[in-house]
Amino acid sequence: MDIALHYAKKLDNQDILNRYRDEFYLLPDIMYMDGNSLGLLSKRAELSLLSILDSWKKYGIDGWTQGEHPWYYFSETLSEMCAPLVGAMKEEVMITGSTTTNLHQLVASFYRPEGKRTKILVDELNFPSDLYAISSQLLLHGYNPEEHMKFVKSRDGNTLIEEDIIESMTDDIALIVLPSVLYRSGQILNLKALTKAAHERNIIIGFDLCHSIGSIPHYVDDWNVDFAFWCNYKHLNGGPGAVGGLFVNRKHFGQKPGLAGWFGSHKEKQFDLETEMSPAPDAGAYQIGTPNILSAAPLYGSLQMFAEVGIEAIREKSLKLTDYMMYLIKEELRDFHFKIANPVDHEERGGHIYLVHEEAARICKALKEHQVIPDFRSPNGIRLAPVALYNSFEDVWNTVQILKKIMTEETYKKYENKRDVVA
Ligand SMILES: Cc1ncc(COP(=O)(O)O)c(C=O)c1O
Ligand SMILES: Nc1c(O)cccc1C(=O)C[C@H](N)C(=O)O
Repeated sequence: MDIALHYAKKLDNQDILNRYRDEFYLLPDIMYMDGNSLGLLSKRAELSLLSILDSWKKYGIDGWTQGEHPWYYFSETLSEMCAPLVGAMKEEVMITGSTTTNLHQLVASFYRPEGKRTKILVDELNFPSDLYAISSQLLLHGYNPEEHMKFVKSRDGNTLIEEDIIESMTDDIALIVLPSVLYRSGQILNLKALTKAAHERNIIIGFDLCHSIGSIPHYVDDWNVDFAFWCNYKHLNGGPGAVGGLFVNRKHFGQKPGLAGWFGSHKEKQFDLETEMSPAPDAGAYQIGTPNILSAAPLYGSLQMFAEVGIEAIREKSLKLTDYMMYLIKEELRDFHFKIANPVDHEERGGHIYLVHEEAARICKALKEHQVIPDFRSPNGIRLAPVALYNSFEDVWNTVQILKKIMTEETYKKYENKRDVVA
């Protein structure tokens, strides 16, 4: 590798995904490094949203069965497109709800405390919404979360050790919920090994795929994962608040979902409107109410690109981008006390870089003023996500140069070292 700009340009020339940049509305003159929080709008996503609006305009209520994407089958259409990204059959995937509501649904369905097995195993680094949801589910069961939510602790504050997780799978655990990729450090957990260990101990296990979906391949069927859930607005570019997704392993089909609603019905029975529900035979049963069609619409266009490119090619470029970024950070920022706190090994590194620095909050503010969009994660982290479909190696080069300038000129000292409202 080389620190010169011409090397970044050479990498861009060799990049087979470079042409996808034109598919997106890139922010002019901005290095957008936040696609792991909210992915950018693509032209195809915009078109699919417009097409759905057009059906509403032309058909009114009949848009459920007419138009380019009849709404009544739209969730199933998207689920089929998403299934290869999780490594599951189309029947096992459902595009529905949100990350947090899907987690509620799955805990309501798979948490079956019995005898001494009453606890839910989580980790202290997971995104707090998951912990809040699980805690409230324990309360609904009449359990005190302080006693019944067991935390795997991090030794370094950024990552988890597989043996520590497995050691915590004791015989009082009824359910395990862990992330696939940690939202701060970007560490990938070994889903296959953790699922095997959980099953050897007769524990049901599910994963939050928010930070891995659309960024790294998954093989949840081969790994025999029980369930998973995710959002579609980060790497999958579905738009703010896009409808989320869930996976239920087919071995659990037939079991009653914890939270029922009429959209979980068998599609041919739903409009019989009977008092007794006839659930869908597959993951469709985990839907609750009317799908948010307008918040699902952009996903159609976006997922077309993932089908075209393939998740393996995306992962390959993503690793090249983060390898290059780490190289430049080491070369160019060595005097400025940044700690690269994401794992370095490819097997353990997700789609973003995580820099720890005492002044992280105000460095992020300075970056934003200087055409780089990172995000700050409390207490002292800077996340930088160069995304395979729309970021270039030149974006990475520019980002590191701007960071170097901010540090050299100490521009960041103009700001208060405190987070803004969102990041
Ligand atoms: C890992 C993880 N889990 C859960 C959530 C919450 O998702 P939502 O607000 O879509 O329910 C997020 C992000 O907001 C996340 O990153
Ligand atoms: N869901 C978000 C939102 O509604 C506003 C701003 C950011 C988000 C995020 O997704 C944050 C993200 N889960 C994270 O990993 O930090």
